[in-house]
Amino acid sequence: MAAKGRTELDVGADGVAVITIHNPPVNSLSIDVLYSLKESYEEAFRRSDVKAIVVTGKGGKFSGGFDISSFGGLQGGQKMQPKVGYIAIDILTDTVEEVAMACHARIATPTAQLGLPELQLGIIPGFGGTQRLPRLVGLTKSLEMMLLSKPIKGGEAHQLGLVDALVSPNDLVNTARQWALDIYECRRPWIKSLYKTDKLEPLGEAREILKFARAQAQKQAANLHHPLVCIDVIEEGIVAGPRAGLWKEATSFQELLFSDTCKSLVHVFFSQRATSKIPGATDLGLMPRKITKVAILGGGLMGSGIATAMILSNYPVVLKEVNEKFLNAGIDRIKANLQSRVRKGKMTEERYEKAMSLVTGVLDYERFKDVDLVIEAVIENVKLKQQIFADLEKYCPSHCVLATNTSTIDLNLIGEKTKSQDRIVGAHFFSPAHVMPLLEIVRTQHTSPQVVVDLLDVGKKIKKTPIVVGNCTGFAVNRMFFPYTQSALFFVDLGMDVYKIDRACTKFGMPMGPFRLADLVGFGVAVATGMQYLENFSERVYKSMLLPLMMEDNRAGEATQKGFYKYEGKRKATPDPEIMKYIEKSRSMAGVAPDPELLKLSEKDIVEMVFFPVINEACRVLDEGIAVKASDLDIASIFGMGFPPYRGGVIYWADSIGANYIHGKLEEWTKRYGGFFKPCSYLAERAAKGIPLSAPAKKAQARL
Ligand SMILES: C[C@H](O)CC(=O)SCCNC(=O)CCNC(=O)[C@H](O)C(C)(C)COP(=O)(O)OP(=O)(O)OC[C@H]1O[C@@H](n2cnc3c(N)ncnc32)[C@H](O)[C@@H]1OP(=O)(O)O
Repeated sequence: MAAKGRTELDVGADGVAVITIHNPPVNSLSIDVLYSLKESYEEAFRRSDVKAIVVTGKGGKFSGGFDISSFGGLQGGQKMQPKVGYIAIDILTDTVEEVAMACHARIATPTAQLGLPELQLGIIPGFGGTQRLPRLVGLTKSLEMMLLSKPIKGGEAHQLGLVDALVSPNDLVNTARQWALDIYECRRPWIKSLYKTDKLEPLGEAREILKFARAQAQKQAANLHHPLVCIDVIEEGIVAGPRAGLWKEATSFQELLFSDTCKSLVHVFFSQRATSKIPGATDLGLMPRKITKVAILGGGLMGSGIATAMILSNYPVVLKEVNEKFLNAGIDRIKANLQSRVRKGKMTEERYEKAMSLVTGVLDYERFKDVDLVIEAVIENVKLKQQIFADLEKYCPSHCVLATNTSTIDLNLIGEKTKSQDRIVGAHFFSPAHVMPLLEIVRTQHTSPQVVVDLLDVGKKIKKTPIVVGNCTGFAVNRMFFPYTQSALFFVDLGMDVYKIDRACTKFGMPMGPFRLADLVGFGVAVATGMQYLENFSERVYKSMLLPLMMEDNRAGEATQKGFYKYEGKRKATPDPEIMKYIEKSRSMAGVAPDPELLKLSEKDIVEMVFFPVINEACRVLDEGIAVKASDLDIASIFGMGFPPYRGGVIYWADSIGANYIHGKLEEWTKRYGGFFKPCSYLAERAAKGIPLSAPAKKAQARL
């Protein structure tokens, strides 16, 4: 088999051996690279003309860390594993004295990203990272960098002492050469980071910091074990010395590599990167066109959020509203979005002023004549949208991408009154648009591949994870999400407790349960969306009266201070026994009696009852070709619904349980409770044949 990456040794007349890592695209450290690194080092040691060594990466990048794509092979046993500690201790500590952190000095550019992001993959930093980082930057900062998988830029790394000098990219290797010679000739100190102690807090203080970190880690993700392992490993190094820490790191790393959490998170890593690979669009050799100016119609919650996202990435924005009052309100919302960043220290006043200067408010289409992208974000009214798109066709240049932020309406209907169907596309943001990471790009059978490529590029620039989906009511994300609340409402009518359902879902790892979420979104939106589903998928909509009944008493969610919870002060939700009277009324209107069996259910059962209908709908979305691939739905569920990433996304999780089991449960509930739970044919077929839900479908994907 061909080697995956290599290193190259080049010894200069100055006696400096430059070892360059070659492994595109990010010079990841594959096993081949690591062995080759060892060989290059040994050769450099053998040669009498070598005084010092510089390690660098080919093509402007140092390294993206260990080769994540080899995890699968190691986990599945297809790849031979080096013995525990061989790489971290034998190669990197005892031979190389490590890449990067254990070198005697590090030179970087101001924009270089440095970090230990391993926890995002369900493992801990290996190769001595848990031992060296605390010794280089102190315990508190190193814990922040590791536990949050948060990289820092060259500038900060320099201030912290992780990097010894900052230089421009062209001067990197030459400066490093000189630095290495200076160390060799004793003009600069010879520092072994593994044995540094000056940055480490005194033992008592260190223990307090670690105790606090453990409490935080458990609070943030009670289901995750590996952050606690990371803290234990760091503690071992501080208490028993770095060599003991290295051993504990190596053995713990080995165990975590085989955990379900690691497998799920590696799946998420690659799936997230795969969402922008779209057959029939990104494989045609098209280059994205330059989008210089963007127009947004509607300054409401969505429009102002989208405008904020755009100006944060330096796009000049024309914001159109129908009158001065609405326009001012829209601009004020953008200001408030940015000011909240200033308050949190994420933005300077100067940057705030610059961002706001990119927004121009208008009441007509005069300034639309040179825009390259329009995003319509007005209320969900088909007639109004049709008129707007007819106007856009008239006032915008002929190359302009015409996008709509509709969350439910069929795009063909919106573009019906135009001849520009090829440049009409959905750009569905999630509220708050400047915060939520997902962008659902909707293409119809008419949308040109160029327009998809253009929008993918904008998505990347505004730092969103895109998923490209086909056209239908609710598209992919909302369609999958809808049964989450639906089944919860159904079981409440049947006697289950609202708060018990929410608790089971948050314990499972959702940021909030279906009822807390309904409060956040507002019942008005939830009911309006429900109407769209009723029109299009009536056979699987449960017509609960609970939300409309509560709305009659102006109990419509957080905005009205009351919903399923009471809200006093800052977003604190408290259960409210008063909701029982609405539940009883809703039950009697539905004509159902509480099912005593439901009261005996465990939290696991509740989670299944809420999520199996979600999986069922995700299967329909796949079957209809609305999503390109199953892993896109995993990403959509994580970034759009807050599904716990360490469970790998909705389909990945479903496959870990097995289609057969899910199908069996849905069948059982269909018999007991009716058609809402009826498994779709995609699920039934795969359950019967034992085919994973994520396996690609054979039939042509009609919608894309
Ligand atoms: C023992 C050790 O401690 C264990 C480890 O080191 S585990 C690995 C720890 N490293 C990481 O988690 C870093 C992961 N990578 C990243 O964060 C980012 O890729 C980066 C900051 C290095 C570069 O970001 P960016 O330039 O935006 O490129 P990005 O799109 O993410 O990646 C480019 C390609 O490289 C691949 N890639 C990135 N890092 C990789 C890695 N460590 N191994 C294998 N492939 C990798 C991506 O899958 C992508 O492939 P594709 O083009 O086929 O989709």
